[in-house]
Amino acid sequence: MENIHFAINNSALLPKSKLLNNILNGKHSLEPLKNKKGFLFSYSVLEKLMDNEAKHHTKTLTNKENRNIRSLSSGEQKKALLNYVMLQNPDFLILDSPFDSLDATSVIALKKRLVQLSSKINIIQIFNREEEVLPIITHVLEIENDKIIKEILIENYNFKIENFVFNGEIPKSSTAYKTIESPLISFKNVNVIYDENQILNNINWTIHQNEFWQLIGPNGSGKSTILSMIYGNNVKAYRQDVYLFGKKKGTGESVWDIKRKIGYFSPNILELFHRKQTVKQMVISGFYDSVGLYKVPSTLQNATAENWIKLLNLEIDKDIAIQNISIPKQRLVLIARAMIKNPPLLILDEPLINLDEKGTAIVVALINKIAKESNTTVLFVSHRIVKDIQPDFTYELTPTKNGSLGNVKKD
Ligand SMILES: Nc1ncnc2c1ncn2[C@@H]1O[C@H](COP(=O)(O)OP(=O)(O)OP(=O)(O)O)[C@@H](O)[C@H]1O
Repeated sequence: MENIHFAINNSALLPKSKLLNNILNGKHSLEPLKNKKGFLFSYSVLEKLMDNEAKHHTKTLTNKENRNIRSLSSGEQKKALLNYVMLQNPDFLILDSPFDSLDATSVIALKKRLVQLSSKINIIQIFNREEEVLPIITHVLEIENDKIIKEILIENYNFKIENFVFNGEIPKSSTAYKTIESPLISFKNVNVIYDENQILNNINWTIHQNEFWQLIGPNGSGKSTILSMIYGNNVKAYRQDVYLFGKKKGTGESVWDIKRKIGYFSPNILELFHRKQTVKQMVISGFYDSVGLYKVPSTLQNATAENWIKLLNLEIDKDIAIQNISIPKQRLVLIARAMIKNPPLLILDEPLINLDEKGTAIVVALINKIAKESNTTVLFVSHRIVKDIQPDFTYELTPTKNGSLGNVKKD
């Protein structure tokens, strides 16, 4: 039979969808997949295998290499997962957002490999953006209430984007910092070497108050390493010329003092956190730098949270558990949480991963609005170029065999 391959728009799946499991367990109406063995290729499967490797000191994914799977770049990890999955001899694969967190070169390599495999097996691809859809896809599955209701020929499927309107201006916080030491961040001739591999080569970068920066670079170029030197406790930052809020890192201010001045967003924040919290509690928790609310907020804090909720048109969702709202809405809530105290610096670490076109457009619009209407310095980090983001400057990392070089571009 001519191979039939399906795609599902991620935004059509419920937050706790069982559909993919049902398909894997044969509970579906898809004729070409009847009585066939499927396998899931997803970030959660990768996480589980990596956890098992760490717990049992095994090498399921990387038996030919000595390096720990966690220290590989996202592209290398996905390649290792695909090899592992294909060893199970599946008849079909469900690819859950396979290109998320991959840079352009890794996307091309993975796409090519998947297209090759599609001549032997059927594919179901969960996609976020039209540009990701594999050229071999023949049908888009329409989903309602976690069930497949229709198979639409790809040429008849409508990929449309709607506009989103914010309801007001970025709310001001009563706790906003009055004096902010300048420059906010300064790296002078910073070098990072891991296991004899040079990762960063002579990084020089200064960020001043009120600037909007984009940090961009392919997988493995050192973006997370730079962030961990600013926000985290990366020991590589000590004994080097890294200055945060006017002070040399490691000379006085604790990591907590530094974190208090930074609003931090990463899509993984929710994964670290299991208790149910409502949208509103999550927004307010940003005042306490906690993920979730454990204190009674003041009237003023409550009012500021209400202003954010109104701005984001989330009034009807405010008492719902954050796990039960859509992924784009979760991103808006977590960005509001990071921004609620109007911190001097807002770090947005890959806020667009796993979003469809509409979700990307909304989150990009919020980021541009924060940069324009607040005094907060925004540092937006991404492995891919995002066309509508409007930074003042871009810091680009370009890998070389002697570590990544940094280059400032005025946008
Ligand atoms: N603790 C570590 N030990 C050894 N190597 C490491 C360690 N942490 C990072 N690396 C290596 O440093 C390089 C840069 O990694 P980093 O995670 O900073 O890149 P990135 O640009 O954030 O990548 P991605 O877009 O894939 O998240 C990679 O080659 C990675 O394998």
